[in-house]
Amino acid sequence: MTDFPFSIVGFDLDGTLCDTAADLGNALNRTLEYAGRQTFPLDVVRRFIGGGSGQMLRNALAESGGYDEAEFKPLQDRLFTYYGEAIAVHSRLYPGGAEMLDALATRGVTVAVATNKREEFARQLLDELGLSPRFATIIGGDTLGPGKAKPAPDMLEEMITRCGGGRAAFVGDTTFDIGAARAAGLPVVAVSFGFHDLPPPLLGADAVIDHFDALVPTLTALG
Ligand SMILES: O=C(O)COP(=O)(O)O
Ligand SMILES: [Mg+2]
Repeated sequence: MTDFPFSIVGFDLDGTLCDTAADLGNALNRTLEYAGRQTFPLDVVRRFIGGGSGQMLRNALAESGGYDEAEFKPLQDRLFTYYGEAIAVHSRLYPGGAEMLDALATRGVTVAVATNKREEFARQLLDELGLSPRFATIIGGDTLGPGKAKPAPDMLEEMITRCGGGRAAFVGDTTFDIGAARAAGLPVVAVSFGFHDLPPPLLGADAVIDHFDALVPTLTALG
């Protein structure tokens, strides 16, 4: 036992645990090229990420001339194929991530992932990076069915149940994460290095960290 105030810490994946923008961007741009659309630089792709990869494609199609549903579905299938082929070429934990996960493990904390990414991709990415065994559960944006992805509270409530109950906090990078944590009544820390859709101080988190070194002390202070 330690005096760390949380027994469960949940993490968003894209833009929080891992910088996945380059691999997501490559799959997206291959799809847009196939569709005869303009492609987007990484700093624009980052703004499209947060609501899941299907939503990322919708955002890109909307910004490159619009689309209709009949066009969307086959392009989404193509995006998923491209992404699954090259999901962990560039994607890595953000600096200090492994040490931070070790520090939480040392304190007996159960860690989990709650991502709007499709569960199969979250698992594939974490498997390819050798990280899956660290997490008690991995919940994706499609795991609980339509309408349950972040910012709804359901994924975080499910995470706590799967982790056996206890005091939980969440860590994320976008309004989807802060909204879900608020809806579930959890303290939430934002990471300033993510793909944030608002400037980090405006996300409404309880704290903002610039490096994973700061997570354990920040959560300790929030407790
Ligand atoms: O892939 C996305 O768009 C969102 O994924 P995240 O919830 O892990 O940020
Ligand atoms: Mg994210």
